[in-house]
Amino acid sequence: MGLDARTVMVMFSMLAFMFFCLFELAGLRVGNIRGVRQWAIASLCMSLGFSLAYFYGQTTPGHEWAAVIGLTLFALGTCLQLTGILAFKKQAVSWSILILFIVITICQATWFSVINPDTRMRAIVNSLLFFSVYTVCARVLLVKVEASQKLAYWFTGASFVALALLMLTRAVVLLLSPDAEIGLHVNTSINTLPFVIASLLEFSVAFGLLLMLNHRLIADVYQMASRDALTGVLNRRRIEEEAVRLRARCMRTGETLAIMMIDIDFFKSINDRYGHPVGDKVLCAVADIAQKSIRAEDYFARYGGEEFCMLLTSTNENEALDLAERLRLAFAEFTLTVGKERLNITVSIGVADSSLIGLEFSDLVAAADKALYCAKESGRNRVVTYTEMDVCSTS
Ligand SMILES: Nc1nc2c(ncn2[C@@H]2O[C@H](COP(=O)(O)OP(=O)(O)OP(=O)(O)O)[C@@H](O)[C@H]2O)c(=O)[nH]1
Repeated sequence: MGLDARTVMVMFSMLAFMFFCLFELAGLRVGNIRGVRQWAIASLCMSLGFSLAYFYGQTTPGHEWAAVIGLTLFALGTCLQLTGILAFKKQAVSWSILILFIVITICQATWFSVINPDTRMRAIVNSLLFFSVYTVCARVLLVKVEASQKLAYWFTGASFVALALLMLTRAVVLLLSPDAEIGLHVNTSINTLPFVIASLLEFSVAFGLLLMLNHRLIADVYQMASRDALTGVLNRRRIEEEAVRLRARCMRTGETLAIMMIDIDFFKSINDRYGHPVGDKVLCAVADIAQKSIRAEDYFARYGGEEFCMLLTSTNENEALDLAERLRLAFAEFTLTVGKERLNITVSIGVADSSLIGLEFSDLVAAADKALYCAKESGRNRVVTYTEMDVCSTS
């Protein structure tokens, strides 16, 4: 191989420094996403570690300490990559294990570089130590991954798997190689090839971490754009999107889609009497109770003001009526304590399904809204279905 190990180290050191700058810049705009700063410092440690390793094997006195400090910085950088990933995934960090890893790295590097120099053993032990950390990084990335970010996690995890395998292979090859081929700066393929591949894989890891950040930001923006800021349930925009998807599904399968429009009774008087903050609490409580009552395949959203909308898949009007009645009773039983007063609320609910109206969302909303209006006109705190609206004087 034409490349010499020192040149590869300089290249890797510069590359790692560029990643440090990149992560620092990326970290400026990530809000409350954690871990990016640690990836930046990890890249800086690796950059410095490789610059120091460059001096090992030179004739300058104390050059062997360059290997010890360089390796320690590289181990610190790898640990910071791991803690950054854990922080990014909001998982706890086991500091004692990481400190132990760094202490073992320092001890073995000092022993095999300064006290009892043995390049082969140092390289084998290092390879095995880094194999273990890379394996842990891969495991953290490949287990329990949010569906929306799978691709980025798998890409980064696969890069760590490749790094771990590289380290394991290196340890085995070093064990079997003749003495003449071993040495940090000996230009044999045992040295240069793993350094070149490791540099490329570290590049791939950095790319993967940035991809994870990118996917997380997109997921957060999508979450913000599809949720109601006050109650946290879906917003009108998102339920309209889901309705288009459900329409296509129901047309294909022939399922019936039911809709429920829920409106809090005399909500204005709650605001007027207790103030807007209490009104907000009522909205949150209503959203919470309704959200908990639906199945995973149903959708519940704040449609606007104090009106909520529920889409129930594979459900007809009668089945939706049963759920609506249970909900109405649950709301009537709910009490909010405001100072010394106990505040009770009631809701009116309009129900419709697609068998009479069709699957167009705007038509379903209009039908359920008519039924809701009828429920309000008939005295509130009641459920009215679209088909029984003839009981309503104003229908
Ligand atoms: N606290 C709070 N109030 C809101 C919010 N959005 C809308 N409102 C209030 O909701 C009230 C809706 O009042 P109306 O449409 O008259 O309805 P209502 O008083 O519930 O009367 P009925 O629906 O006929 O029983 C208005 O006073 C709005 O200011 C919100 O996010 N927070």
